[in-house]
Amino acid sequence: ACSRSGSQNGNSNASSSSSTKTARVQKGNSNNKTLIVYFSLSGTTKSAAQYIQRQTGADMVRIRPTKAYGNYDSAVKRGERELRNNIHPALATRIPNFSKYNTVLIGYPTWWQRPPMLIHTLFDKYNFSGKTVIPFTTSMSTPLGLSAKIIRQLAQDDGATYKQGIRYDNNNSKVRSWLSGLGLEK
Ligand SMILES: Cc1cc2nc3c(=O)[nH]c(=O)nc-3n(C[C@H](O)[C@H](O)[C@H](O)COP(=O)(O)O)c2cc1C
Repeated sequence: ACSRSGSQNGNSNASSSSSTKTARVQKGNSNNKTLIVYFSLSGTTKSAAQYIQRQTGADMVRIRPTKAYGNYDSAVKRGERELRNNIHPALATRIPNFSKYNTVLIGYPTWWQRPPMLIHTLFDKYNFSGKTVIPFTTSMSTPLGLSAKIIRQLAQDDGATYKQGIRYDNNNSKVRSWLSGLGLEK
């Protein structure tokens, strides 16, 4: 995949030294106070995010690291190093109007039973204070509980309210009842 693709709106002049790009927010059609932010290496979490967007009508944005993880093997190598050394990889995506959302659903693939370190960067860069944070993940088998503890901590450290998330496993009726329990179903 081409990590350089994406929207080029905004000030993309040649002398710009920053590789941060303002993301194109995929506008939801009925819930402009809720934002779905997700990271996905191989597309599974992207599908989950897209399903959640259809059910909620929320806005949605995909975040990417400045340097792409590449294939599975290179992601494993680099991800392991980031985890071991508590590296928060640079975020290429600038999320517009972040402050207008009161609920943020954060989606990620589970890596070593945790959120990828890029999610830590997200909390470094954005102020979640006063917002409600709700995680969702995809994984081969690891349940949400382990990685969600970290999201909960990040949220609380930032002054946000944490609400129970879900591990998306294509069980759409489970997802719908979770969303309706949160009051987010459109
Ligand atoms: C670096 C790395 C670490 C992973 N660690 C776990 C894990 O601890 N538990 C698990 O069930 N799956 C693990 N997986 C599998 C992914 O969580 C799973 O394939 C996920 O759905 C991928 O989502 P994506 O396509 O959005 O990247 C790992 C995958 C990668 C690349």
